[in-house]
Amino acid sequence: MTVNIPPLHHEMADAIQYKIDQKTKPVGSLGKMERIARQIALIQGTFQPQLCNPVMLTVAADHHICEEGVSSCPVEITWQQCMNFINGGGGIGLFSRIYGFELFVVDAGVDFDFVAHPHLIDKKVRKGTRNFYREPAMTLTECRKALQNGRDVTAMMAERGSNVLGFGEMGIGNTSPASALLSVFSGLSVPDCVGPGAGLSDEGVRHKAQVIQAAITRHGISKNPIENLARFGGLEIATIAGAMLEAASRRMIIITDGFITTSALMAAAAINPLVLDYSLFSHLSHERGHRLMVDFLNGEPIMHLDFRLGEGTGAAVAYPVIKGAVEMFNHMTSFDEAGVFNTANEVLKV
Ligand SMILES: O=C(O)c1ccc[n+]([C@@H]2O[C@H](COP(=O)([O-])O)[C@@H](O)[C@H]2O)c1
Ligand SMILES: Cc1cc2nc[nH]c2cc1C
Repeated sequence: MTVNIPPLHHEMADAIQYKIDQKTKPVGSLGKMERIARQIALIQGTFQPQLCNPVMLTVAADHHICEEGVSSCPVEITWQQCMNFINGGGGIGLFSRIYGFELFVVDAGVDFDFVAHPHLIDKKVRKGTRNFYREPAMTLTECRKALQNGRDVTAMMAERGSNVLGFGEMGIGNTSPASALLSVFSGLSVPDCVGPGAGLSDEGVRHKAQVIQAAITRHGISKNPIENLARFGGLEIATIAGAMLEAASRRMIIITDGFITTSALMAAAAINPLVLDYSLFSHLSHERGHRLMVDFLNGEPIMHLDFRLGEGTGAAVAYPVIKGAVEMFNHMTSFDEAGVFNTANEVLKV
C-alpha cells in the first residue's frame, strides 16, 4: 500500500514564524501554542488557517489475546461502551459534546452485532482480532482491509467538510497489541513497553509481558511494517493507521490520544513517516510506555493529565488549546495593529 503524503508548506516557514513573532508578546512566550499554530499554518499553507467540523473517530475492536489473561476487564465492556458512546455517554461522549466534536464510533472488529445507528460506522473486518499468542493477529488480507477501511472513513469525513480528526479507540485487551507494536517498531525490550493497561496487578503485568514476548519470538519481526501490524496489531489499530495516513494525504490535522492511538501512528509512520508532520500529540498517557512511544516519534504532548482512559478523551480535552493556537495566529494583535507601542515596541520585539 502506498499513500502519497504532500510535504508541509516549508517555503512559508519564515513568514509564518514572522507573523507569530509580530504578536504583542515576548518572542516565544506562548510556548507550545506557538508551535501548534506554526504546524497548522504549515499544514494548510495559509496565514489564515481554519479548523472545520472537527470529528472524533473512536474506533473499536475486540482482542482474542484476552484469552491469555492479559487484561483485567471483561471483554463485554467493548461493545457496551460503544453503545454508551453513541448514546452520548462515557468519557468521550461527554467530552466530544463539550469541546465541539462530532463523534463517530467505528466498528472495526467488535465481537457483537450492533443495530444500525447514524453515528456508528460499520467497518467490521471480523469479530475480534485473532489471538496473536497463537497465530498472527490478522491475515495480511484482513490487515490491508482494515487499513483501507480507515482510509475510506477519513475520505468520508473530508467529503463532509472536516479538516480535523481526533482519534480514539475502545477495545478491551488493546494495550497488548500496542505494547507489542512499540517493542517491534522501536526495538525496545518488551518489559519496558508493557504496563497495567486498564488495571492489571504487577504480577499481571509480568504475565502480559511474557505472553507478548512469546508471541514476538513465535512470529518474528518483519522488515515490512504492514506484516508487523498484521502479526501483532489490532483491527482498530490498523483502521486508525489507515485513517491517519489518508488524513495526512489530504492535509488534514490529526490529533492522537493515548497509548493505543499513538501505536497506530507508529505503524502509520513506519508506512510513511510524513504522517507525523500532520500529527498533534494531545497528551502524555499515564500508561507505561507512552513516553517511550512519543519520544520515538519525536512528539511533543500538549498536556500531562495522567489520563489513561483512551476513547479519544485526551484528544478532545486538548482541543481548546489547539483552537486557541489558531485564534492567536489569526486574531491576536500584532505590534503594528495595536498602535500603542513606540519604544516599548522595539524593546519587546528583540
Ligand atoms: O489511552 C491510553 O493510554 C490507555 C491506556 C490504558 C488503557 N486504555 C483503555 O483501556 C482498554 C485497554 O486496556 P487493557 O488493559 O484491556 O489492554 C482500552 O479500551 C483502552 O481504551 C487506554
Ligand atoms: C469502564 C471502562 C471504560 C473504558 N474506556 C476505555 N477502556 C475502558 C475500560 C473500562 C473498564
